[in-house]
Amino acid sequence: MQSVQEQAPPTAEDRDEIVLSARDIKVAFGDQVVLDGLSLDIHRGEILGFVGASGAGKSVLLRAVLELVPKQGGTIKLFGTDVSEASDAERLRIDMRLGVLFQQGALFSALTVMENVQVPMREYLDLPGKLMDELAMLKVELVGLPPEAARKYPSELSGGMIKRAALARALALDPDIVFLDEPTSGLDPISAAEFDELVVKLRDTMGLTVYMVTHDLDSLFTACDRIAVLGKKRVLVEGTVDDMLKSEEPWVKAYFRGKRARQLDLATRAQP
Ligand SMILES: Nc1ncnc2c1ncn2[C@@H]1O[C@H](COP(=O)(O)OP(=O)(O)OP(=O)(O)O)[C@@H](O)[C@H]1O
Repeated sequence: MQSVQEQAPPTAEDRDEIVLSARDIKVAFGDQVVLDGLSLDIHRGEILGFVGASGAGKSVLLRAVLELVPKQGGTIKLFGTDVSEASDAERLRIDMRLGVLFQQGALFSALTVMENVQVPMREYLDLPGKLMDELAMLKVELVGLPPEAARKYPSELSGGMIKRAALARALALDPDIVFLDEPTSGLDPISAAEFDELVVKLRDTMGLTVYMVTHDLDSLFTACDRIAVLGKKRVLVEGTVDDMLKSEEPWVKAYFRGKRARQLDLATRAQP
């Protein structure tokens, strides 16, 4: 397994590599069609922010990418391999290159932080206990938690620490891409900003690719390289923050130039 220290930051050429490619995705639950004709690419080393109205289907897309819900149509390729056609061995190799932080952190409450971080290691790797302890401590340190946090249970941690611990677990196998589902929800603005800084630092130092579902305008403006907006069951608009600020699509306009955005003094960026 490659250690964090050995990984290089992404070069311009790396960024040409498409890590995740979704084409013409359709997902329905009975009569309710949630996604239809959705296409999206994520490049290596990019932080993509994924937004959309509540209930639009952001989590459903994430679950479809991870094959946790079935899709009725379309193709999802991870690292160039069509996940539906991958052999068990290919699927295992792909799974080992993914890290996921679900909403609410979803740590196991009966396990300490260190044991939580070791869950993916136990599932996918066969390592001696001492080495797993050392690797888990490296992850704890990497996400900015104090060493003593490793022995604590989730109930003994603050909301910000839980998010960091969940991120440490998502990074347990040194993934190439992490999927973060509303990572800063429930955090105070300072903790949220620190979390965003951490994500950018990990991208810069490890070359991590980040897919971040978020409602947090601060995260979108400060951490994300590109934003994709989910609406009408597909990706309605995608581009940079400046593209969002220029968009005349009603939902995008209301979201990025509405009252909340004005309070953050972001809408001034929309002026030519
Ligand atoms: N397993 C499921 N079975 C049936 N319907 C589902 C299932 N999962 C999601 N849905 C429905 O799909 C729609 C999209 O849900 P989803 O959780 O993806 O929204 P979202 O965009 O992530 O919303 P939010 O921003 O509020 O988290 C909702 O109408 C939801 O009820």
